[in-house]
Amino acid sequence: MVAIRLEGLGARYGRAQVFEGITTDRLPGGELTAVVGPNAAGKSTLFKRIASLLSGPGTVHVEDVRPERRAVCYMPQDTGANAVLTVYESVLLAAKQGGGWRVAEHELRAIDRLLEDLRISDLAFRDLGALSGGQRQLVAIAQALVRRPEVLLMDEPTSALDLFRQIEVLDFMRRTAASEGMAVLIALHDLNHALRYCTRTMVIAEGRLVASGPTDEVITPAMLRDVYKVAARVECCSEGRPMIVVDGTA
Ligand SMILES: Nc1ncnc2c1ncn2[C@@H]1O[C@H](COP(=O)(O)OP(=O)(O)OP(=O)(O)O)[C@@H](O)[C@H]1O
Repeated sequence: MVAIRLEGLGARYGRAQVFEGITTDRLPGGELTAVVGPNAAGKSTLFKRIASLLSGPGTVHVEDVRPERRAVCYMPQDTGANAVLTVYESVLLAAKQGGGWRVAEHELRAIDRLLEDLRISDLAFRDLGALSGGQRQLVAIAQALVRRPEVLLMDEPTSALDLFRQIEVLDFMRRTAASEGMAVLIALHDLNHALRYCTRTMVIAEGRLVASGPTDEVITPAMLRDVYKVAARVECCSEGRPMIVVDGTA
């Protein structure tokens, strides 16, 4: 199964350094890893650096990529829709990106299934430009998944979704990561989502990786105080799941 490992990764825009020296253990396929940190910490920049959209020091190791699979796919935070395409056309284009233009029956069936799984089949023949922000975000998830990457980098994929859809999508991503053996890194602001869905969590702050490991060991009152400047507790809900209770600013 695929695994991704970062070694001494750094990034800068011009003379402004965003982060340096980011090194991780192996992040294995089949699991979700949360990438968290305050605004402007560098989460999107880290994803761009991993996807080689930015150059910089350090190495991204992606091991055991299956020959027929794409190694890394980046789903950006901003899912603008300038192209005059229907939802179905846009997902089909994403599937064929970088490959031949012949379309096999099984590829069309895979797109149908994906739209059904994300419950957006009813949008298939709507123009992208006529969708709501949340609908566009669901289409962007379909465009990313149809490429069947080994490593998927999702930049705040649920930021425009209502509560029901957030839970539905993160549940779906967890199941898909497990069934496809895909390593999924998700930038999140909702740390309760990280606690609930992500096996591991990486915390970026002040230009470096300040914590990385099993989510329940990383998301602690001390981290919330030091990184997010909030006084908070991690308590178990009535169903035994950990959740964050924020008391105020630290
Ligand atoms: N294209 C760019 N040119 C110059 N600086 C940039 C560019 N993109 C981002 N930055 C800067 O790099 C830093 C990190 O930005 P980044 O978008 O990676 O943070 P983030 O953790 O994803 O933030 P947020 O949680 O607010 O989305 C910020 O200071 C930002 O202003």
